[in-house]
Amino acid sequence: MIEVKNLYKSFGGQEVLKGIDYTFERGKTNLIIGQSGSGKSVFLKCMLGLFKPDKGTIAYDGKPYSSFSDEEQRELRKEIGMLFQGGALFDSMTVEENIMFPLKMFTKQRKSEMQSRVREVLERVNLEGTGDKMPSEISGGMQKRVAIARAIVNKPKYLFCDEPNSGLDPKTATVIDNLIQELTHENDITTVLITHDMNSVLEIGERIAFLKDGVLAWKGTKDEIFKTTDETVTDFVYSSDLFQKVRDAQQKE
Ligand SMILES: Nc1ncnc2c1ncn2[C@@H]1O[C@H](COP(=O)(O)OP(=O)(O)OP(=O)(O)O)[C@@H](O)[C@H]1O
Repeated sequence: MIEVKNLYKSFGGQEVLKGIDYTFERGKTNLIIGQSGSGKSVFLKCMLGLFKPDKGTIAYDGKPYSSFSDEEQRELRKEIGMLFQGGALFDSMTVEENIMFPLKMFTKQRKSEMQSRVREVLERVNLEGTGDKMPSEISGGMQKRVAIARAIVNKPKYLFCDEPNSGLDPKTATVIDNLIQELTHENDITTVLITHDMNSVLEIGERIAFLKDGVLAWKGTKDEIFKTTDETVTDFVYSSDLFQKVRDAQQKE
């Protein structure tokens, strides 16, 4: 669980986050949605410790980040898995080396132990036998699954995903969404996922935070988002054809 209280962040006089209060729940896929420039990435970077908030607290399973010692900050970094936009695999490394990277960085495991863990996660993302391949030799969807395997190889408590579906066809995007959700449930991870993809909201929006101009304008679940009459939310979500179609179909039922 990640609890955010009264979070503020500005850049040179431009207030980007304006007093956000929100709790990201453990064992759930927590989505952040909102227009371009609403502050989603800045919010994520504050939780990753890449930006220091101007005001407010972020607590990881009950412990505020501001009270962490240097050692505790290092420990927290080990507990975070990150799935970057575009996958961001190292092109010059094999699939196995890519996935092993966090293990080498954060653990003192023997090579055989690391290889066995890599095989385990490769199997979990249905990519057994691809360890020796280079990223350029596999499809975009497979690269995403390698990136997911790398993000979970260290058994993270917290998983941050920045638009994990960008650049994927709808079917592959759904496979990736479902995989992230399954891993979240199986391992009781607090997953925070930024998305522009309304299909993802429908598929895995167990908890949704809607940001507007740096303010938390609405929160709820994928079922609630169809029922809300809050115009700030409806203006945003019904600009998506997919949402309109689903709502029209529901109204006909
Ligand atoms: N390092 C930075 N320095 C100055 N301003 C920044 C910095 N990072 C973000 N901003 C500003 O903060 C605002 C919010 O940006 P942010 O990237 O969080 O939006 P976003 O909701 O993630 O948008 P998108 O959906 O397009 O990725 C923007 O006006 C942006 O210019």
